[in-house]
Amino acid sequence: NESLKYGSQYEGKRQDEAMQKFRENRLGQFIHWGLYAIPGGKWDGKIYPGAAEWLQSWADVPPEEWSKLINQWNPDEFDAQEWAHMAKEAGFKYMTVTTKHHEGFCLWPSEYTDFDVASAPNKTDIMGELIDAYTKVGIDVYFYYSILDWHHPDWRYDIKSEEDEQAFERYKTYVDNQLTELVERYPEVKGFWFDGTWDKSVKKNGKWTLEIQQMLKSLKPGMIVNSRLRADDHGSRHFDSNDKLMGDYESGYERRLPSFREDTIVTTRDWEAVMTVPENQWGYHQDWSVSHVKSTNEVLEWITHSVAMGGNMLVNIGPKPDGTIRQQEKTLMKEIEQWMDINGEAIYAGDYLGWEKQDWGYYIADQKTNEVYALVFNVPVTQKITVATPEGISIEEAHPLKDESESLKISEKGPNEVFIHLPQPMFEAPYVIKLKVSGKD
Ligand SMILES: C[C@@H]1N[C@@H](C#Cc2ccccc2)[C@H](O)[C@@H]1O
Repeated sequence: NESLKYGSQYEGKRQDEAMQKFRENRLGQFIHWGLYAIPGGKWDGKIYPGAAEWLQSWADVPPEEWSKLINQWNPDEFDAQEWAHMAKEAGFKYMTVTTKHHEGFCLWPSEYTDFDVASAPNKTDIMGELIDAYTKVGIDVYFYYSILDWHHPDWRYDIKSEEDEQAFERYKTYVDNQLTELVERYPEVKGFWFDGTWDKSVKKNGKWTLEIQQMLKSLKPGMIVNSRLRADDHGSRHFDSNDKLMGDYESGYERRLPSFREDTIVTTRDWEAVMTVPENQWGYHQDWSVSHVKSTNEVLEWITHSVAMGGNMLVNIGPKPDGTIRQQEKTLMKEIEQWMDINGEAIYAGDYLGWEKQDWGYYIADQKTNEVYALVFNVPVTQKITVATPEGISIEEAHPLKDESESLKISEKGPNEVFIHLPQPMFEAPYVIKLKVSGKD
């Protein structure tokens, strides 16, 4: 290992209360909202199938033209309490919302730019309304902030001249000022989800990324910062040049999940996956027929897979320009609510169990109660699932969370292997079984 100045600052999982709460939350809501919701994936009469929040890039719109969208920012139907209520009912324990996406538009009145809500027809402080409404219903709030900024004149993709150097120094000051402003204006914020850090300009400024991390923690002890912010002395991202995780949790899983076969290393650290409901739409896109849209059961499997590997999951919504939530997302949240009302105890504070992965689904162990759950997604035609336990551990009872007074039949299959017989008729939603285990520490 070489000595690094701007690499990982500590090893292992943070054990303080703030991080433990992050770890127990497990299920969160991601919100992508900004000027990009106004065109909703369509520019000059053409629908672009790519991510709607990247339309400025796909349609190659000059910044000065894109910026005119500010004159149409008027979310007159926006109701933060309604969003917070829906999120609470759905069972989300935390929420991460875009303060500023790559377009550079700020959803709070910033002292450091006119490209913000204060300069739009509707001057509502979106960040203030949301953090108040979500905090009031007991949902922790995190801020997404894009370092990449297509609007700011001092942003640079790379530093190749003295002029670039000077401009990026001004940009770094702008970002430092905005981040300080966000924490001072909204002190209940629990952490930051940084994005847009893949360009050479950031990779050449590993020291700055560490300074941001340190500044946020000095402004608010316990602040949580994702690995995506970070670059080290040599421009290595997420993991430093000694392969040590930077930031407080790994945030590399965007629209993909670690594999149970190859990636169990993730179970040794805190991590979070983030996921779109369509194939690749974070911001509002007016035409979801451009790609596959995940069913509620697919979303529930993404959530379960993450928790079963000791991670968190953010499920994204992209509100409409008027401030309402599209029907597909409202239906999804309602169906997540219906499932979480019965099965949430297997998800909250859930963690990796480490038993042999089975094709029928996932095991989750509760970090606090040590309860063990089997979550069945792939219905076996044999109408029973195999549970193979480590030496010295056996399954005493199996009760469906749908009705814990019911006991499922258990029969011997072989040494340290039993069958658990599933009910008839089979089920349409993921079926969760609470296992009574003996011999477990
Ligand atoms: C959380 C997600 N990260 C952003 C991105 C991206 C991206 C950038 C380059 C190549 C592939 C994906 C998306 O716009 C969304 O905010």
